[in-house]
Amino acid sequence: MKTAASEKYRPYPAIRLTDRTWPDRAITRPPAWCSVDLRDGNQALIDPMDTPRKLRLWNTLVGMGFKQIEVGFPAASQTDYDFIRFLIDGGHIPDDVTIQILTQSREDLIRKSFEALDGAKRAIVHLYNSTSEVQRRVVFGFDRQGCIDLALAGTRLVRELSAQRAGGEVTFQYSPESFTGTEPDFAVAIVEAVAEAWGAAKGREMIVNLPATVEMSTPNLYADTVEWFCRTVKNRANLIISVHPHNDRGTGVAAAELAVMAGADRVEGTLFGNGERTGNVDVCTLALNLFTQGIDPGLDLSDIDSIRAAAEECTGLPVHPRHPYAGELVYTAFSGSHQDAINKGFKAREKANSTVWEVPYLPIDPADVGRTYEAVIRINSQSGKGGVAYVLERDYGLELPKAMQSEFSKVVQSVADREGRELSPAEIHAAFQATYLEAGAIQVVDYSTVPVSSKGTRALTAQLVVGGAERIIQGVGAGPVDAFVHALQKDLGLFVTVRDYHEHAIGEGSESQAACYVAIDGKAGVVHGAAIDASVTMAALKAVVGAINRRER
Ligand SMILES: CC(=O)SCCNC(=O)CCNC(=O)[C@H](O)C(C)(C)COP(=O)(O)OP(=O)(O)OC[C@H]1O[C@@H](n2cnc3c(N)ncnc32)[C@H](O)[C@@H]1OP(=O)(O)O
Ligand SMILES: CC(C)C(=O)C(=O)O
Repeated sequence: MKTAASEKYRPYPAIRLTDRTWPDRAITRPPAWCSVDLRDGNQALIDPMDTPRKLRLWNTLVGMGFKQIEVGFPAASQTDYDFIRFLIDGGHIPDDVTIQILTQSREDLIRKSFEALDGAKRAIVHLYNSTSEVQRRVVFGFDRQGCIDLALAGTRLVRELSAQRAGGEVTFQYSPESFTGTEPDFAVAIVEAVAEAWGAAKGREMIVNLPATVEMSTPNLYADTVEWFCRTVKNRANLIISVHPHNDRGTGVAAAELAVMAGADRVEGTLFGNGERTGNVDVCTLALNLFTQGIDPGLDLSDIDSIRAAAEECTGLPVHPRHPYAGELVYTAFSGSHQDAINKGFKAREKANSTVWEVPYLPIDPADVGRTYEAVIRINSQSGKGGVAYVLERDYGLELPKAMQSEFSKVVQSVADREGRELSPAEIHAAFQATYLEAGAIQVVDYSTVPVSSKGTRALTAQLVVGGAERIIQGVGAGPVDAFVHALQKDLGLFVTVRDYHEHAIGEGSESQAACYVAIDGKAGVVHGAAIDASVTMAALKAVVGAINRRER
């Protein structure tokens, strides 16, 4: 670095809370969620949303089950104002959903905000002013009392206008904005003054939002401050403590989780973390983190791809392919050992017939968020035999025996290395066909068998093409394969020792086919052959011949 960090930056002034209790608490139920996509998310976009885009996002949020949605800053922009009027006048707000609007503590803005809310059955009026030491000094040029006075002036006006409203309940929310840059004792003082001015009481609870407007510390320090605040503020029971983490240090999700452990009742955030600078906290990740701990998050994310599509189209911002739960690649393993473990995990789960999710490397069942298993294993040069076997079985019904998996995965690996890219299932299947199923110097055309003893001994006659010439060979053995091996030795002088044999059906009913895999002794180790045919015996004979052809090659 060209700059000496110690000269330019100061460590975050941590609050001294040695008897903190939050580390021992577990989250057992979801917080109240408030989406701020249409306000904080919107104000961070290159092109803020117009009404059709806002409506699409609104419908997505309502469909997911959000009960509180901050719909805009109506005094700031006509688009926000018009959208709020559109929602109210058009009857688009379900009875169980409360809209929230944001305003600064300025008389004209507060009055305009109330105008925007005219006719709404219920609303949260969210008032904020910056309380941080630096903003008081640099932006507003006032002392602590000046800051409190500004907050109180706004609170009193909100109280007055709420009382004048003809019907339509108002919940008041106050944010000491830039809370993370505010001395904790001052945050308590200003919130207590505001709560008193609002008349917060049992049945008239107000929301106190403690925003990490800029994330300035490790999440544990944010949690310490939230716990300290909850323990210190007067009449805590009359306050709904909300948090609004941003993600400047990349730990917004952790900060929100620890803050809930520390006493927060409510979380404000956005889908996939859109928002100012590095974004707001991602509510989808928070909700699915809860889900994977066995807790119903109270939000429906069972079709995460549609939610992602709506968010991407409305914001114009792509969701990263590695984004938790929602990214295109997050349910995909390319590396061999991961694929092997996933493959075994799926098989064990099927065998145990268990509902409990225990598949290695997959913290959530992709199906729970509407994703398929198709992309779980994809093949490139980092992949191993388990992954290749998984793809062949899943897409082509081929259950390669273990020894053959090792051999074939080397074939796939060399193709992937040569191509320097991912291989599709079709390309893997084509490599399988080219390796094992292509016609060689010997081909089986037909065969017949007859029993020669009551103990199962059979005589076999096979019609072959050998080096372009038709040949008939005959042999006797314990079964068709044994008889064929004897015939090959007797009539063609080919010595074949079958070391391994597997067969299985592909498909069901009259359309089904048989797949056979054999391993025979080669010059250096075993050589594998495989074949697929409508008849099991024919598949077995072809697999033996396939192995011989490969050995002779
Ligand atoms: C952390 C957050 O996300 S907070 C939300 C931020 N969102 C937005 O700002 C988006 C919408 N805002 C806007 O469109 C505009 O800022 C408006 C319409 C609200 C105000 O516009 P304008 O008055 O033209 O300009 P501007 O924002 O520069 O005003 C700054 C003035 O507001 C004052 N101010 C800023 N915040 C507040 C507040 N919460 N309460 C009272 N006054 C405030 C500033 O001190 C400054 O005062 P000054 O003019 O005496 O220096
Ligand atoms: C208005 C407040 C809550 C805000 O958006 C922030 O602090 O980031």
